[in-house]
Amino acid sequence: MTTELKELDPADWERWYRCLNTAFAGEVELAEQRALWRDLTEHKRSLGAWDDGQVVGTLSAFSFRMAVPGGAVLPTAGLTMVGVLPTHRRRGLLTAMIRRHLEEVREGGEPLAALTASEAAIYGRFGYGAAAGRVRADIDTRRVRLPEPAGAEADGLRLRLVDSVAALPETEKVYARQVERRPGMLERLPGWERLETVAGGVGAGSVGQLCVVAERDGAAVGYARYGVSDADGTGTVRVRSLAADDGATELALWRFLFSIDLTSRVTFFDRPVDDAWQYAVNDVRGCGIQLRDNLYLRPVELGAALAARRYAAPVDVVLEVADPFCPWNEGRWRLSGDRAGAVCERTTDPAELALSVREVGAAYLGGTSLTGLARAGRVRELRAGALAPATTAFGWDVAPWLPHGF
Ligand SMILES: CC(=O)SCCNC(=O)CCNC(=O)[C@H](O)C(C)(C)COP(=O)(O)OP(=O)(O)OC[C@H]1O[C@@H](n2cnc3c(N)ncnc32)[C@H](O)[C@@H]1OP(=O)(O)O
Repeated sequence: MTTELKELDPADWERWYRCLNTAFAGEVELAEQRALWRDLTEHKRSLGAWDDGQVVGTLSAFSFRMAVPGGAVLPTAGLTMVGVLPTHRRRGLLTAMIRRHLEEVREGGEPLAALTASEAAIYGRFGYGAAAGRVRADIDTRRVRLPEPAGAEADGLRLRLVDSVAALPETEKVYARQVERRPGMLERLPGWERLETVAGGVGAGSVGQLCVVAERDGAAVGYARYGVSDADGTGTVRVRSLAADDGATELALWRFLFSIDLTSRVTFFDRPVDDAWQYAVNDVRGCGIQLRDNLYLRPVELGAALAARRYAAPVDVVLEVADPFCPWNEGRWRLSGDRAGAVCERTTDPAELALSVREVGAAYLGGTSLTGLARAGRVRELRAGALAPATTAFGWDVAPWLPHGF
């Protein structure tokens, strides 16, 4: 192949991005969205595959920091903007670009790599495991009700409609407080708060964003951003984001969204699988819930990644890990840890569980069961009795969730 991989020159961004759009079958996006992605592109982390003066392949990465179980926030390479022109597919271009990407991630000292996939079948071969799902819902609010708050839990809570952009300094503080509480959440990089307000942006569904802020004692303790379409009595409330410091505030915001005049539906497509509203509604079957894979995770420095999270129960287990794509991770690791800390080191002791790095990635944030993976033939228990305690330890109190696509 004569194709050459090169770092993206900012002057080439338009043609580079056009190649990406063409690979995605020419999907149309709003000018405001395009400008956002242009501004957020990290050129030094972007690759173009060039053939005879034409960009034929693209790949980029964002320098995220992701919360892991126990509250640590780890440098995480967010793989993004991957595309290969239809004329150049299935010749190994993606494989070559990802190989280079993961080597650079390792050199840069990021223990984790993450992505959201256009198709679920693409990235397992490169060691990315499905680590967190997302809930979509289409709720018939004429049928589905949220109960009124019991007792004094919502006392002192005031909801205020505010200008969505002007509210960002306040709402971003609320967002920041949520990050370490939920594995998979991303610290906000400069400029990424625009996702909250950009027209038709990631996680959108409607333009004309409205913002409601929940306050207690004059301070913001929660917010929701949403839009309303076809408000003719059967209109739809499209929720873009919702965050709250506590359950009472969270339910008060959902109650508000469920009861907007001239609407009869609430929709969203990206909420945590353990979101509280599902357990509070009177009729969960009227909520049109769909579960989908979302965040894919890959340990790039396996030992550092496993040592950085906390474990729900004490664990002491020897893992035999296969990682043909990043062979520096291959081999036997002893993982010992609990809720206070963890150590993960190479060992020559007999292995107790055998799995590939993809299964470690899937289980890493606590959202995928090692026992479930074992029943699917993807984890092998080499010492009887090793699997159950490891499964419990890898779990976590809060389901992992990626707050937005990228
Ligand atoms: C993180 C993100 O950005 S997700 C976005 C991914 N991009 C898209 O979906 C845009 C449309 N698709 C494309 O641009 C291309 O088809 C890509 C990027 C998905 C694949 O690029 P290619 O250069 O063809 O991949 P490459 O030739 O390296 O294939 C590697 C392997 O993956 C397999 N593969 C590639 N694409 C797919 C797919 N869509 N579904 C299943 N398997 C696939 C290939 O068959 C090959 O398998 P093999 O190793 O067993 O032979």
